Parts: sequence; C-alpha cells; structure tokens
Amino acid sequence: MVTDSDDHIIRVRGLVTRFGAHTVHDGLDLDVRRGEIIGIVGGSGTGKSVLLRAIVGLLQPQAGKIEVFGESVRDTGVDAYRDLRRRWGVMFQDGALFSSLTVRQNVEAPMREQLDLPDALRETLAGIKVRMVGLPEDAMDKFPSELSGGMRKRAGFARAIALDPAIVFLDEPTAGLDPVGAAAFDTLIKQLQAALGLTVFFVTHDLDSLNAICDRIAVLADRKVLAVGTMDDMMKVDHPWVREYFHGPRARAALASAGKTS
Ligand SMILES: Nc1ncnc2c1ncn2[C@@H]1O[C@H](COP(=O)(O)OP(=O)(O)OP(=O)(O)O)[C@@H](O)[C@H]1O
Repeated sequence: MVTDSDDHIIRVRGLVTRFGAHTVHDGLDLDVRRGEIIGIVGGSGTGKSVLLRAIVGLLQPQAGKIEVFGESVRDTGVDAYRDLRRRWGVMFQDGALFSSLTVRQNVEAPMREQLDLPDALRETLAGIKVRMVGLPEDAMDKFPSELSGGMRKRAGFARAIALDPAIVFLDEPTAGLDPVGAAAFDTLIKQLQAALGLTVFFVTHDLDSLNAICDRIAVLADRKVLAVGTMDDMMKVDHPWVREYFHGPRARAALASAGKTS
C-alpha cells in the first residue's frame, strides 16, 4: 500500500530515445512511487520495453534524466551503477534463463556475480527463492527446457528477486500463459510485493492484470506518458488508443469479471 505519494523511487524527466531517425520517446516524464505496482501499457512499439531498458541503464537515451533511489542512472560511475543494479531485479520478456543451467543455478547466477558467499549458503538462499515463487522442490535441479512456460516464468521471477531487490521490473511476465496461469502469476506478484515491500514496474498488455494487481497505470502513447492514474482515471482519458483499450470488448470483459462496470 502506498502511503506517501511524494516518495518517488523512480523519476524520469524529459526522456528522449531514438534509434536512427526513429524517435521512440520525446520528452517522456514518469514518477514511480515506492511500494506501488505500476502497470505500463501502450500499443505495440510505443516503447515500453525501451523505457524499462533505459531506466535500468541497459540503453543510453539521447537526453533526459533518470533517477532511481534518488541517484542518476545515466551519469553514475561503474561502481555506483553496480551498487544500484544490486537493488533492483529484472525479468525480461522471455524469462531469459540460461538454458545450460538448472533453475537453482539460474537463481544463483546474480548472487555469484554480485555477492561473495560460501557455496552452501548461496545454494540455500537460491532454494528459498525458488520455493518463494511456488515452484515444487523437484524443479530446483531441472533445466529450463524441462519446465512448463508458467514454471519458467516463476524461475525467472525467482532470479529477479535473488538479491532481495527493492524494485522488480517485469516485462510482460504473463505473455504466453493461459488465463488461469496468468491469474496465478498475478497473485504471486501481488503476494511477493506485499510480503517483501517491493515496488513493481510491470509492463503488460493484460487488462486482467491491470485490474487485479496494479495500483496505478501509465499509458505510453505519442512518444510520451500520456496519462497516469487508477483504472477509474483511465476510463476518463479522451484519446483514441486509450478509449479503444479501456472501453473495447476485452476491457468490458475484464471489468465485468473483476466486478466493475465499463
Ligand atoms: N535495439 C534497437 N534498435 C532499433 N530499434 C529498436 C531497438 N529496440 C527497440 N527498437 C524500436 O523501438 C520501438 C519501441 O520498442 P519496444 O520494444 O520498447 O516496444 P514495446 O512498447 O515494448 O512493444 P511491444 O508491446 O510490442 O513489446 C520499436 O519500434 C522497436 O522496433
């Protein structure tokens, strides 16, 4: 639950990102509050993943300020960036697990890279993370190819929380899951967010997820964050894409199943 609306854990100002002549963001602003789940939505190609990558420092924007935990991600030195990176976890769109490593080894990977722990302790901690995401004991020593899509996503989530981050970035974590699997994953996100006090930056196309777990929604359109607010706020935004998305047939079905009306 967000208690202090001025407590921004991520602050983006005037972001400009370009690939050649293609401008993806042009003066984009966004604030993310500590402890919230913010859903990032927008049409295909509006730059949701690019925004995520810029915030975590994997992509150099052309202009703008990006602060996480009050520190500039763009201008920081190598050591300071490594310290910052330790305080967030990222789950990329495809889960991005190492196929030649078991689930436990995948979760251990960030610990190996960032922490100097004895092997036994690292293995125990990785085991705890794997259990936290609801994977069965016997999944621990399996390779990603031996898991279902939903289990792979959970393993990706376990790796994202390996270093006890304050922020988790999730890029379409429920894409490709059936509705039951997607709803179960939403529940997992919500439970871990509440239990660990996480801030969750949640890129999604899934209206059910927005309804079920997001405190606020940010809509990307026209190279900017067009609107930020609750689901109710989104229903009032007068923009063609937003109207189509939040008032279209899929939205009505999602709202009806959540007991709200369109
Ligand atoms: N490395 C890159 N080089 C060139 N263009 C890129 C690169 N990464 C992204 N883009 C372009 O930037 C735009 C935004 O991409 P992005 O992946 O952020 O979209 P998105 O909103 O996440 O879309 P989707 O919902 O389809 O995943 C797209 O037009 C994409 O082709």
